[in-house]
Amino acid sequence: MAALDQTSHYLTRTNSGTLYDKPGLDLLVVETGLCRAVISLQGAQVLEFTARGRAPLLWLSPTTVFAPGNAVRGGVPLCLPWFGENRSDPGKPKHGLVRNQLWELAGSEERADGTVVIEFCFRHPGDALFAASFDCVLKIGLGKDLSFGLSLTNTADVPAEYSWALHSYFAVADIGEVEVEGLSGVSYLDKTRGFARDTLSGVQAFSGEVDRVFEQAPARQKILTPNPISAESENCHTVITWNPGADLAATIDDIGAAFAGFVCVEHGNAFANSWQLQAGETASASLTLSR
Ligand SMILES: O=P(O)(O)OC[C@H]1O[C@@H](O)[C@H](O)[C@@H](O)[C@@H]1O
Repeated sequence: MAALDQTSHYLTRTNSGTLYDKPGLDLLVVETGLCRAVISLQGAQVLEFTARGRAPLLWLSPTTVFAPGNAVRGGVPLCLPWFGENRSDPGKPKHGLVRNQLWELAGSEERADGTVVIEFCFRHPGDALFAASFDCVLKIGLGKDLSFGLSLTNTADVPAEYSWALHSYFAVADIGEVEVEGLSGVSYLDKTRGFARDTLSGVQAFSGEVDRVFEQAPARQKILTPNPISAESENCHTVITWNPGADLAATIDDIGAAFAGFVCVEHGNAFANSWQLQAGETASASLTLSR
């Protein structure tokens, strides 16, 4: 991976004021013969991805706020080092700490097939929010597909538990028509029923609020909507399916009536699949999304 070439023809530095008329966050735009993508340096969060000639892959809330420290609603936030509520202290922010903080842009390269890979790093020193120190590297591949390679090292001198997910918001025509294949027969925890355990039979549909954590999930899912979406992962054993439905969405400022335009199918390792990392141990996983 070469050091970042500030003048590379495929990468432009901009900000949310210029791009969305809402100042607050620094952004990168990548444009190649294969795709166009927008990435926020806060959270190393992909906000937009469109392969040439294809429909946009991701949903970005039209009412999201771009402010330092504020989670952007949409794209692919990375939730880490804990997923969802912090189980030992529910008073801590939901979904960990890396999505709300600035990442370091470590480098980029253009591969022979035209795919651009951007590498981001995040170093956590260990603090009151999360005691263990860790290093996180996220390589984002922007080609015909959108891919993520995550590598996490526990740099603390004691073992620590990490749970995480790439929390993808996919753009769909109508949530009421969406079906997710690839989870039939898999056991899940239903957050809408106090994490009651059940097993899905057939496809996952969304006729109202859905908030499910599938453990030991298979590596492939397909999201059926006009211009279907495929997800293929390696070493991501948890899949979370989420849409708030109309009633809950009406209480969430940056979703509201727009709830029907997205589905979250998230990939990572949480709950029973959380990573227990020894001092100095590194674990890795990857995810490829295409439409
Ligand atoms: O509003 P947040 O913190 O981004 O979380 C959105 C949703 O994220 C999902 O992953 C959770 O399963 C839901 O329970 C949660 O509501």
